[in-house]
Amino acid sequence: MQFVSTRGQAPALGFSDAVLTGLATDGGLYLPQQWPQLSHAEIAALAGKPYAHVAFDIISRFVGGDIPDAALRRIVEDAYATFRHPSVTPILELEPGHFLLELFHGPTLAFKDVAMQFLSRVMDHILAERGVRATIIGATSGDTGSAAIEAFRGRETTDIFILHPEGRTSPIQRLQMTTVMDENVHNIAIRGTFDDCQSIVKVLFNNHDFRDRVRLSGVNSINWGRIVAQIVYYFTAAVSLGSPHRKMSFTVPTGNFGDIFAGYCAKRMGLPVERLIIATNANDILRRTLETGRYEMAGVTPTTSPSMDIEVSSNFERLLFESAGRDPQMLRQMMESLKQSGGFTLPPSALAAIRAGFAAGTADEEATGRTIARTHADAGYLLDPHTAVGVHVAGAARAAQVPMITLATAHPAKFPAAVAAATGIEPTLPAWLSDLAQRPERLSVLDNDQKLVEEFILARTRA
Ligand SMILES: Cc1ncc(COP(=O)(O)O)c(C=O)c1O
Ligand SMILES: N[C@@H](CCOP(=O)(O)O)C(=O)O
Repeated sequence: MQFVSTRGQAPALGFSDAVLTGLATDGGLYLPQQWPQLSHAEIAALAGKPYAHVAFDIISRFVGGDIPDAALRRIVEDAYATFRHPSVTPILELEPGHFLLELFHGPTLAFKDVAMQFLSRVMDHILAERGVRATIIGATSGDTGSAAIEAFRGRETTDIFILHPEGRTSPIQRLQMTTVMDENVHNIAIRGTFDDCQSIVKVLFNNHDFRDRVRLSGVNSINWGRIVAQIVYYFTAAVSLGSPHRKMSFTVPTGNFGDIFAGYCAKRMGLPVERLIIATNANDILRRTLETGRYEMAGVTPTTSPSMDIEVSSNFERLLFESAGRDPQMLRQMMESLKQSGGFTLPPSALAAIRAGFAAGTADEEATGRTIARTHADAGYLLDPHTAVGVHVAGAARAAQVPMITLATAHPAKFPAAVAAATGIEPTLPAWLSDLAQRPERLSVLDNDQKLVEEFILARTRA
């Protein structure tokens, strides 16, 4: 199995190299050259299997022999043993025909753990085999950072540098990152937005001298190793409700487009998916794009679902590549226009292809709060604000006969202020995090300047 860059000017790589490389050297994102296919019989056979078994089945189709089966099996078993629910990603019926896929039973209470617990072990395995170290960099609006730090803390093969926008995460998200004292963990608060953090990460990847010097690797969903692990729960959820004999729709609270793109991958691999619904908060660039055919930046507004306060939705590039006939030149033009003028127009055929498989909706702050309150009153269930965006949008998008699965992407206790404002109930953190606010913090605050981050990393990395 080889992976190709969306921009067509970087070498095709095998699984291990694609995972270590993160962002392609031409600035593009890696995608498999072909989509592995599962027959209906193979999908049906996944029903009732343990999560780690399904994870091995799906992920091994992309690994192409780069990692021996026994090692890959051990990696997925260890990764999913860190989850506190026996099903790893359980599903429950919120109202007739509308299901919640709970993705927050991992160590940091957000869906990012599902991929990050896998990715850290895979990277560790590859680096140890090669006898080298790597410098990991990541940008976070809150959840990726805490999940990555938890997954990589104390690992001998890596130093990890996480950039978050100063003051724009929830206090608990910040504490989950900044109270980790392992020597290989470095937190940087950037005076800017998440998009600024993500832009610094991409600029550093495009600085080839720096990248080679520190052996730079990434943990954002620009890394194929993240997406591949997120494909798995689309299969487990769908088969638990009767796939492949029934079609499902999924609603996904969306920011960087990684999670919903994993659903698209599952569909390309043969899972019968009716529709993928993009749920955005007030930062609704993706909904506007589907409506108008123009991706146009308008500025980021802080919301109660801060992890989705994103305008440069990285993985949309992967969908554009697929929908525009895998034409790297077209992708380069669109991405150049985004960089130069803050927008681009989708080719009509790509827009039509996207509209055929996706729909989009928005929950503003009022609708988000109302959904948290109503779901608590009607079902006795506390939604986190990101999941509430999904539940609101799913409500409007649901069609009779087709089950709707909304991805519950975070535990409500990560966002107690928003939940309390809507319901009067402050959700409590689980025991292993209950003293979080009493733990000492360590972080460095830097201006939004890529040079400062580069110097910071050079002074501290051991790669
Ligand atoms: C809780 C939560 N929900 C939804 C999202 C959006 O996911 P994605 O960036 O993959 O679109 C994020 C951040 O990524 C998140 O942390
Ligand atoms: N919402 C994310 C932003 C980064 O997304 P990623 O999936 O590309 O890592 C976060 O919580 O940090």
